[in-house]
Amino acid sequence: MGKKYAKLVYNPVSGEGSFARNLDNVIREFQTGGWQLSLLRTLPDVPVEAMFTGADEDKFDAIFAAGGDGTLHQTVNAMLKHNINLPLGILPVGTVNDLATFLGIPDGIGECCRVILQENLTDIDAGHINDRYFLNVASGGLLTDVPHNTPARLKNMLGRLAYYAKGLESLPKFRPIPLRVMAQHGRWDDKFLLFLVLNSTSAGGFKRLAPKASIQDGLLDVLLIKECPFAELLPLFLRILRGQHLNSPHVVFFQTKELTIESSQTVHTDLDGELGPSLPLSVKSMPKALQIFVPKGR
Ligand SMILES: Nc1ncnc2c1ncn2[C@@H]1O[C@H](COP(=O)(O)OP(=O)(O)OP(=O)(O)O)[C@@H](O)[C@H]1O
Repeated sequence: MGKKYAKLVYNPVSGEGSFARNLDNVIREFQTGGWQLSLLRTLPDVPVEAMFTGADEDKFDAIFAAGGDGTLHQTVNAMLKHNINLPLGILPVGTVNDLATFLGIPDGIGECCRVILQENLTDIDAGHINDRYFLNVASGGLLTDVPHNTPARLKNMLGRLAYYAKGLESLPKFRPIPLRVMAQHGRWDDKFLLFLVLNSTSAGGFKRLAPKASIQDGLLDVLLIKECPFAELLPLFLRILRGQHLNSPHVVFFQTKELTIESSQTVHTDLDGELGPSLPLSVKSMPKALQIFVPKGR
């Protein structure tokens, strides 16, 4: 078997730091399977795209990313910005691994290495937003700043419970935001609690947020949650958990290839768990922008 080379981008602190402790086992697993790894350890203040050159990565046969959705997001931004057209292997070792879960990639370290070693690839869409990219979700408004405001120490202690605790804390202070949303088949000008632009079905650990989404259809699934009385938030939340919210009077849902979102207020966004650009936004689907190693049968 000929040897293959992969650049492995890994976040030493994501999840509970378990990947870093297992690094030698991972290197051995890939070595045995014919892959030689070159390691790139992520840093808190330097995005992965600043550590890629484009020319260096072209020498590899694949890029692997080990971390949570944030590490994956940064790696994909690095690849798309530098025009690196290589397959991407995902080692989902974060607190929340929405995209990997959606793609059926297991979160056990040995198991996800073995998925990559099977070399079964599928094409997936990505999203383009202003001058950035996202894989899974772009969002703004209520609760969407929770990932950036949850201290890493709390996440490592409580896992995803830390996000719920931080989210509850922010609820009483939140005010609806005025948004103007323009898409292929409509225009909305109203006050909303939040907006979500999804590529897959799940975000923030909610598996059925966009139950009709496909990551291979060239479409973005958009949810706009309207201003509603506080007392109606819990029933809405329960409908979202069951994936029965698309026909709720509080929800606008549509699919589109592209859209713009503006506001008269300053609104920050979250892209795959990382801080994104502020409004205004110009968002487009990028059909089949990436090749991902997935379990056979996907
Ligand atoms: N060497 C490092 N030391 C401390 N923090 C780091 C380091 N490398 C990256 N980070 C931070 O980790 C964040 C990304 O974490 P990532 O999303 O991959 O894992 P997670 O937070 O455990 O998982 P999830 O996003 O799924 O909840 C980045 O925003 C980055 O600032």
